Amino acid sequence: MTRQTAALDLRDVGYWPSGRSPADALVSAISFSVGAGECVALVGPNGAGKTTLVRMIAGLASPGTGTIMIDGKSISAMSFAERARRIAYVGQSDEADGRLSVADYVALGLLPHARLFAGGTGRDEARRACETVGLGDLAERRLDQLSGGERQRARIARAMCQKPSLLVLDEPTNHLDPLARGEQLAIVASMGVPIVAALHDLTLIDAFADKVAILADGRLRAFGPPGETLSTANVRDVFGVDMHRLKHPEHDYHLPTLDIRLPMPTTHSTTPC
Ligand SMILES: Nc1ncnc2c1ncn2[C@@H]1O[C@H](COP(=O)(O)OP(=O)(O)OP(=O)(O)O)[C@@H](O)[C@H]1O
Repeated sequence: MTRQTAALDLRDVGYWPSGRSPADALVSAISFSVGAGECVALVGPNGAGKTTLVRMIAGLASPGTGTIMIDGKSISAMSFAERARRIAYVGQSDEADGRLSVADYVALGLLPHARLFAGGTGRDEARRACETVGLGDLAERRLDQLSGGERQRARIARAMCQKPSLLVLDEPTNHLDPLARGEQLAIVASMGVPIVAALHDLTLIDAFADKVAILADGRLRAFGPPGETLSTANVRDVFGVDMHRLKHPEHDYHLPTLDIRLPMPTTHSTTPC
């Protein structure tokens, strides 16, 4: 029986900063596969190694051990241009020139396909992507005149223009209001390409992800469908909070809910000693 080639395949991936040793690895022994069109949410507490891992998957850092393959080809064997055509990365920030118009910034996604200056088609594509993410009215505004959430939408639109075969997202819901979080995740999921997204909001994952990779202390703790991996026991163990799936009061489905209680503030006595 022939084994189908995964859209994305990580085998024994590890990373440590340059000048350090494998004993200082930030992530170690990570192996999982992503099928065509699958969305994978990468979750874990602060410092678990999510950004380190997504940067390697995006080809922005090289693994110290192991291999990362896209459609059976190692990322390290791809030229810079091929990587740019195949992988779209939406990081937590970028260095784009704030004087660019939103439409011109979004059109940068076309650059790896050398269609940026091809005339009207590229600009039409960029404008359509702006409209899809809800920036149609702001397409001619300068990038540095956008709010944090609008800028995040522009990054997603640029990635759409890139027409990648793999989409890698690092905290794509940062800066977005509750409604926009769901909307933007639905937009990227509808692109039909495999997605790896580092996400903090565990309550969005049931609706968005086919699989979840839980990372803790640089190690893969669980990988599989959300209903199995985000169990009450796993979430409590890894995040130290309780997650419940509560029945919707009116509809016949369950909503993931986190039981987060704020510690009581310390009261300072105002009575003079
Ligand atoms: N260049 C570096 N040198 C040494 N340690 C680093 C370096 N970059 C990151 N780290 C450490 O590696 C660990 C993983 O960082 P990473 O940014 O991958 O975590 P994360 O899961 O994305 O965290 P967060 O949820 O806070 O964004 C952290 O403890 C961080 O301090």
